[in-house]
Amino acid sequence: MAIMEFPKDMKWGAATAAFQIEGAAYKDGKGLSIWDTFSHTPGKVLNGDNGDVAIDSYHRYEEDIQLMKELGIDTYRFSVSWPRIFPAGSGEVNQKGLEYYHNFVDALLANGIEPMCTLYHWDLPQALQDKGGWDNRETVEAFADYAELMFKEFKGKIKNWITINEPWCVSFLSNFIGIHAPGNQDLQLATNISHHLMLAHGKAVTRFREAAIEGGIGYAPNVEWLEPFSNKQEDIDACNRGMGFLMEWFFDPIFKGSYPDFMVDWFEKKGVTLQIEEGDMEIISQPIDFLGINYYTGAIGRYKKDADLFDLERIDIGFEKTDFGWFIYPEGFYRVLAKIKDQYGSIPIYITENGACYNDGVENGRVHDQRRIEYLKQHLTALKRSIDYGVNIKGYLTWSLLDNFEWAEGYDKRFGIIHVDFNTLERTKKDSYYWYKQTISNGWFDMFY
Ligand SMILES: CCOCCOc1ccc(-c2cn(C[C@@H]3NC[C@@H](O)[C@H]3O)nn2)cc1
Repeated sequence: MAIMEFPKDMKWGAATAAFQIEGAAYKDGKGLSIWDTFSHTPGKVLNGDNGDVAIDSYHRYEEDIQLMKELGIDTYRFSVSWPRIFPAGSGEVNQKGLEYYHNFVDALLANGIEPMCTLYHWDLPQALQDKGGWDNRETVEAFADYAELMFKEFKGKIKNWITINEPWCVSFLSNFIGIHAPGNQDLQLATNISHHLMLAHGKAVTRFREAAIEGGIGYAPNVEWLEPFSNKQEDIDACNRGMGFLMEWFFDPIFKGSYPDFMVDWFEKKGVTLQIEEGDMEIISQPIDFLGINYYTGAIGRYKKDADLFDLERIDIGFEKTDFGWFIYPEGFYRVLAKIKDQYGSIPIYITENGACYNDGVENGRVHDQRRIEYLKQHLTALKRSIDYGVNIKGYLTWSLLDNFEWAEGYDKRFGIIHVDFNTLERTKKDSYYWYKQTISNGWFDMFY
């Protein structure tokens, strides 16, 4: 045997998000979110899919928690639907929403599973969007109020809190590229929103400290690795800009108290300016307890004028791809984690999302997703390399526990280690579930099995 072994104290887990799994979109007083609106807007989501039912975890969470318990995970990352708590985004609290999450969290704890709660995983209350959404600083205050209520309501039950999931997706993917809700295509707007998300994060951390909550708080940016095609400076610079879009732009404000000059300068060349108000950066840059990292893919990049916003072209040199069409690049996982350590020090890191889209179906009650097992082995090997490099890894949570609503791809893209029949909602453990269960139990895996 050639085993790949992990620290005995490393936490193992799995992740999901409210809008992607809950369903019950109009039940028990929940308000509309921008993803309810977006997914019901023709042409926005593949096959016209929406989150009305999703995989009905709102009603099936007890079954799902038994699957988690059998899996043997230490921690489960989920998100709270903000409009379930504040149907109008602020003001009146929906007690049935709080009751739902208390029952859910109590069931996790009763089964020995530590909850890791994401406060914002993209489902902004539509009522706030109607008043400008994240472009409006009132939304920032509303988020801080929502966060404070959740901290106090779940004091002693939830100890690990994540403020914002993938601020790059919330700002630029959703308001510049435009394929996610609310679907704007305006770089200045997206940049304003990116700053307001950082401010919202900082204000939530402030409320967390003021409430003296036991536990820790962080955020979960998504990152990718871009390897320069050559050692020509233009290729290196193009890759640094492409990576800076996800990393330095969303890391430097928090860890260094300022935006990266090379990105600010580039945005100014594109006619975009940052609207920072007095005191913003001090709020944003207060210390956090851990960093969540979401990693899926990377690419080889080179300079090409006007190929994209950063004069960056991603090229296909034959890397295998997942069923999402993303390159499989485990070396990039190690490289990006090493870069984070080199640039930002030894902040505790949880891998809050890593996984692959493979659409294998059920055959005789089984799902043979060997490609997902290989993806996980390769990326866990890269993770172990990063640990040996000194990266302060505290946990690994795979995306995702269950097949679910994959945003603009609807139900066409499966990331789960548990298969869900989207018609019958039947859950089927995939081969990767059994492999992950054994890996968690051992704390290692056999590289050649
Ligand atoms: C046409 C141009 O396209 C530009 C890139 O377009 C995308 C699309 C999608 C993603 C994307 C999807 N995911 C997985 C989710 N992470 C959070 C969780 O909710 C998962 O469902 N991460 N990143 C990135 C970039």
